[in-house]
Amino acid sequence: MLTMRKYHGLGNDYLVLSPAELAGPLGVADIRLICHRNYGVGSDGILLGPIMPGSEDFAAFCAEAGLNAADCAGVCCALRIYNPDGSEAEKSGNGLRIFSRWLHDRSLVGSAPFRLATLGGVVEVTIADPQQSITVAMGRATFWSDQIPVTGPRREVLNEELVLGGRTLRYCAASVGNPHCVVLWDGELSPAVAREYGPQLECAPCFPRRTNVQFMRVEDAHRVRIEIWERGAGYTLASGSSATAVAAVAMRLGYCQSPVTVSMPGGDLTVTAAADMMLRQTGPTALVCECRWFGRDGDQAF
Ligand SMILES: N[C@@H](CCC[C@H](N)C(=O)O)C(=O)O
Repeated sequence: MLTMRKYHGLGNDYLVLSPAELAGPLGVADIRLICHRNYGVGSDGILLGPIMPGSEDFAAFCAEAGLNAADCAGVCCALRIYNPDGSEAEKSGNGLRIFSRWLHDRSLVGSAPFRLATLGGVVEVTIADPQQSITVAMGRATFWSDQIPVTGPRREVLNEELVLGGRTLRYCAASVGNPHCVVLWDGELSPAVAREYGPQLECAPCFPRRTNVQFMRVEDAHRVRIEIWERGAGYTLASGSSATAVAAVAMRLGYCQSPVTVSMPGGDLTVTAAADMMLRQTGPTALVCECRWFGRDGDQAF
């Protein structure tokens, strides 16, 4: 039996699961079942942590993430981030706020800034108010094709075109630790837009590791609106790494200046860019419930 807590950030919900609770490895089938909204608990993903410094798992995690001892100096712990399809994500903005809130709820961190290791790099977190205001320094955005990755000659992927279903889409690609494709959308924004084009872009051959997809409308110099299709999760109400990537694109193209408020169906996130281009996202978290998982009950397929 596993005890886990469910939280959400602007309607983007995650289950936090401690490795200490697990009897064995968490397999793809387990993740899919736990996240399933009919056959499982239901969530946009699983956060597996804390993975504590000094443990074998932490050493293996750092090797996989390409983090050396200097990168990890002073790191509080690491976490793994799973999508509902069982794939593993390098980073998640809402996931990092939620995991930080979980650490805070257990008195493992306080109001002093602390660092967390992800497969997409080390981030710094500051909790001003666990419910209303958690800030994550997400890192710097890159638009370079080999770092996202996007196929083809090495270039910054800005204002490129892709034809889908007879419609020409203009997009930029970025990585903030995980990959994003930001479509510059001039028409009416709706969930239907994300549901129609999102799945095709997520798996387009030019994104060898698939991609998260956002459809962006610029409202003014400090506000954009987006609809989101997440890699491995599908349509979601909010996404912190998406908001960060979108703000980076809007600033890079000269449409916006810091701070940028990113409006999503689930609510707003504020993204700032410092002089050194460090991107920080600030937003809320909410505790939903604690539940006990009894594992597979019979041979249910879905
Ligand atoms: N919801 C997240 C993003 C989660 C990971 C993403 N689906 C991926 O595969 O990269 C967020 O808040 O950033």
